[in-house]
Amino acid sequence: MLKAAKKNLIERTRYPLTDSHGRTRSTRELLRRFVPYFRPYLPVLIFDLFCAALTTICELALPVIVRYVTNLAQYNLSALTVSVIVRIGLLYLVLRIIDTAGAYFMANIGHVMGARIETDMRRELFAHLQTLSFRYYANAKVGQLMARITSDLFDVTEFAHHCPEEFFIAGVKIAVSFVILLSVNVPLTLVTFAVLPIMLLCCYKFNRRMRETFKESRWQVGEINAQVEDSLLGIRVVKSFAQEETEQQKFDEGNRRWLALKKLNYFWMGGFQATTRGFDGLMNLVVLVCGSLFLLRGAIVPGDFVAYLLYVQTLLTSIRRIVEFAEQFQRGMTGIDRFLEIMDEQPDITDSPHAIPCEHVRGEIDFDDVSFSYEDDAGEVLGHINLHVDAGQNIAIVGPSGGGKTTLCNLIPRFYDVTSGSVRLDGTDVRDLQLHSLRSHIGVVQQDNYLFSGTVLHNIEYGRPGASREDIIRAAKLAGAHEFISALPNGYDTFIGERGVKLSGGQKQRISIARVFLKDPPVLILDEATSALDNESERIVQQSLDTLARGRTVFTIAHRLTTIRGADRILVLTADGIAEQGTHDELIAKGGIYKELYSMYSDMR
Ligand SMILES: Nc1ncnc2c1ncn2[C@@H]1O[C@H](COP(=O)(O)OP(=O)(O)OP(=O)(O)O)[C@@H](O)[C@H]1O
Repeated sequence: MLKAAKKNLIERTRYPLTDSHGRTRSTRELLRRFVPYFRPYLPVLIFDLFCAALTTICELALPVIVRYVTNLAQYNLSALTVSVIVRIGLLYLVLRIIDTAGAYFMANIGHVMGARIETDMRRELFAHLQTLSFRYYANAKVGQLMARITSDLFDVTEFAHHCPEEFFIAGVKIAVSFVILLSVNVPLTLVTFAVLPIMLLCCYKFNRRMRETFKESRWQVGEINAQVEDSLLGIRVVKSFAQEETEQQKFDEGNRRWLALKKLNYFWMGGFQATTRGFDGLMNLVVLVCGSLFLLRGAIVPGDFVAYLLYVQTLLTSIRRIVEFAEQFQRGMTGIDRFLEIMDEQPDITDSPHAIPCEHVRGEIDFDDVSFSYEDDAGEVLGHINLHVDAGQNIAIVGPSGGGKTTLCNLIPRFYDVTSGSVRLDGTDVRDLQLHSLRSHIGVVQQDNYLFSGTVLHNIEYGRPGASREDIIRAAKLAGAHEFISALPNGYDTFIGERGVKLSGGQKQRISIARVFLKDPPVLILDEATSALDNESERIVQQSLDTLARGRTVFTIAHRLTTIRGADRILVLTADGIAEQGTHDELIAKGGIYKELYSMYSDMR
């Protein structure tokens, strides 16, 4: 019946319950890996549990007092004087004050501890994301990553705070109630507790289902994030193609899928809660009927029976709290699982143990028998490339689209590592150089450079964080950007909008070039840096690039072949490797692929 109901509830899409390596993590593993995050806050945790213990003792005291008063009233009424009642009242008042203070500290410091753990995990996750390579990001969805770093970790906070407390309180209450119940009446206790194992088994089964559906709905939240991000970042394309409705439909579909998953989730949760409530009622029924029979036979006195009923309620309340906590527990487990999924991704581009910093870089580059493929099972993009570039040489790379020009250049700053062979900078394999040091000696200007949401100043400063305003202005002047920046409403302090949306293509490109001027690297990669610009902007940006290129080793990838005519050497890269190389005049004279490309380009203009 459950299966049929489940089928009716959702047209299901399977979501990856395993990580990218096909691994699943058991609850035990998740807890084992989460516990160390409590370590820095051990004193706080101990104090939190101490407060939990105090509140538990205060709660457990009531049935004892009721039992004492009832038995006194039945068997020794003369001893129940006003002063005894006042003392009992005062004792209970003190207990309640302690309970209130304990509850306050639990709610306050406990939550702060949870938030601190969330902060630590978020910092660790962000730091780890920074270490992951292009290869990882080529397959990842930013929206999914955002969901993990925000909402998933929020669930972990709640879990971090409530989990130890809830289990501690419930554990103590269940154990103490059990012992007290045994001390009151052994046969009745054994009958009552016979229901418990069946109840626990049901809880376990439901819990597994809940965890699966939680993970699926979390994944779907990530998908919605990714879709929103995609639609909003591409809002110009959406509007220019009048595709608002299509985007809305895509969003609605994702949203509906989330609802369906949530329904399934609550289906299991509802079943779980109803079942435990049913067992709860069953236990009460057993106590009521069996206890009344015991009373009838004189096997239990009324005071003990009342205390017994109260302790059974305490016990059931604890079980109910654990049940209610199950949802939070599963959400926390899902958050930890999704956190670990990323933390377990090993960065594939790292410093080797013997890596050295780059010193006095001249900019000589060698490709020694370099082959490269993006995936193990995919074909080679580059095969057996050999190339020597002297320091300060200006190399242009041309060739058919998809021939591997960008890929070749990406191997120099180790955005990817070679599959075989080696790339060397001043004679040292780039894999033997410290990654940070290597990349700080290489500047890259692409067709579409990312500008951060912030001021012009902040964006140029990215080239050398901490640079003085004077240095930033000097870099902007060299990039031919100073004039238009000065004309902006707030000059260098103008906010340029997300991804520089308030600037023209040429202006954005000149800010990116200023950034590289500030960085001042000896090796430069210009990857179709002017391709997206109109003729006038191209002319201005090209001037900036020519200034930037002076005295550096430069790799220029260009489709506009006029821009590379003056290069020291032109490489024609095809799927078969470097097909031709030489100066513009040599290659034209040769009458090969370059001449063909050049004629085609000249005809198009
Ligand atoms: N991240 C990636 N993962 C898998 N394959 C990729 C990746 N990036 C590029 N490729 C593939 O590698 C090949 C070479 O791409 P690359 O971008 O280096 O070519 P290109 O010569 O620079 O092309 P274009 O002139 O069009 O920019 C292409 O077939 C491309 O599909």
